[in-house]
Amino acid sequence: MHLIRRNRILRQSPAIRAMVAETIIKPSDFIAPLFITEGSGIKEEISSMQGYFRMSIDLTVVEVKELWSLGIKSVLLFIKCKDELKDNKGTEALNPDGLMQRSIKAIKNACPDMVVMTDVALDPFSTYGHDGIVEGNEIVNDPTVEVLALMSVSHAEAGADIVAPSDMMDGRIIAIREALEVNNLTRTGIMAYSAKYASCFYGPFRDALDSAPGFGDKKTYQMDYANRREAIKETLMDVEEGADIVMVKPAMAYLDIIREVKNSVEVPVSAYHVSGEYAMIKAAAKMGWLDENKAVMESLTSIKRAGADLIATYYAKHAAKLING
Ligand SMILES: NCC(=O)CCC(=O)O
Ligand SMILES: [Mg+2]
Repeated sequence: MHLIRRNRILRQSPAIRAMVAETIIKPSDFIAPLFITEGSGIKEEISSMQGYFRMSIDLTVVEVKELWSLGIKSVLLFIKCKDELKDNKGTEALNPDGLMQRSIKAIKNACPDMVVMTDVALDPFSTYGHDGIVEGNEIVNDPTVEVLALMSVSHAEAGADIVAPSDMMDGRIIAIREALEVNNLTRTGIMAYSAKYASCFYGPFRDALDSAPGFGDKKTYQMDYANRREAIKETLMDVEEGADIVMVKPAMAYLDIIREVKNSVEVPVSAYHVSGEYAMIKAAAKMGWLDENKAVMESLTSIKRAGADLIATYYAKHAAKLING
C-alpha cells in the first residue's frame, strides 16, 4: 500500500506500548475511602460492596498503615453514627470526642504522614439521612452551612489535613474557609465536592453507613445528571470561594464532566469512583463476566485520562497492589 503513516507501529509490543503510554496511574493518585464504626476488633463486610468493610478504629489504623506501605497517600474518612446519636442538626458531628474526631487522631497518631481527608456533611448524623437540616419538607441551606463550617473546624482541630464537604449546599466553601481562618487553622485544605450529581450509583454507600434518605431524594441539592454547564458554574464558584481541590462525582458516567472541569480550573481535580461503580465491577467479576483486574485498571486509567489528578476509589488498595506488582 506504500502508506506514509502506520499507526500500528507504536502498538506492536508491550515495550513500545509502555514507551508511548500517555496515562500512567500510580498509588499516590488514589484516595482510599474508609468506613469507620464504633467498637474494637470489628470488620464487617458491606453486603452490596463485597470485599469492602466497615472497621472499628483499631483495625482501621492497621489498614491505613498497609495503604501507606503500598504508596497510597490519602484516606477519606466516613463514620457510621449510632442511631441514638442522630438528630436533625447533626449535633454529634460537632462532638470533639465523636467517632470521626477520635478516628482522625488515631490515624494521624499511627501514620502521621498519611493525608487525612474527612467527609463533611450531615447525612451520617441526620435522622432524615439528608445532607442538611430539614424544615418541613425542605433541606435548608443557610442553617446547614453554619453546621458544616463548625464541623470542618472540629475536624481540623482533631488533625484532619483536608476537609471534604460533600453536601452541595450553596456558599459552604467560603463559609468553611472563613471559619478555618478565624480559628487560625491555616494549614487545613478544602476538597470541594463541586459537581456532585444526584446519582443512583451511591446506593451501596448508603448501605455502608445506613444513611439512605428517610424521605424524598437529594435532587434539590445534588445536580441533575442532564446538566453539563452547571458543573462548570459550580466548580468555578468553589474555586473562587477557596477550594484547594475540586471534585466530580460519580466518575465513569461523568468522564465528559471531568474533562470539562479539568480544562476550566487551575486547581487539582479529583473524581469519585463511587460505590455503585465498584459494585458493578465486583458483581460482573463474580459472575465471571468481566476480568476484575483488567476492569479496574481500565476504569481508573480512563478516569485519570479524562482529567482526574486524584481518584477516590474503593479499588485503591487493589489497584495499588496490581500496579506495584
Ligand atoms: N458523600 C459520599 C457519597 O455520597 C456516596 C459515595 C459512594 O457512593 O461511594
Ligand atoms: Mg456549589
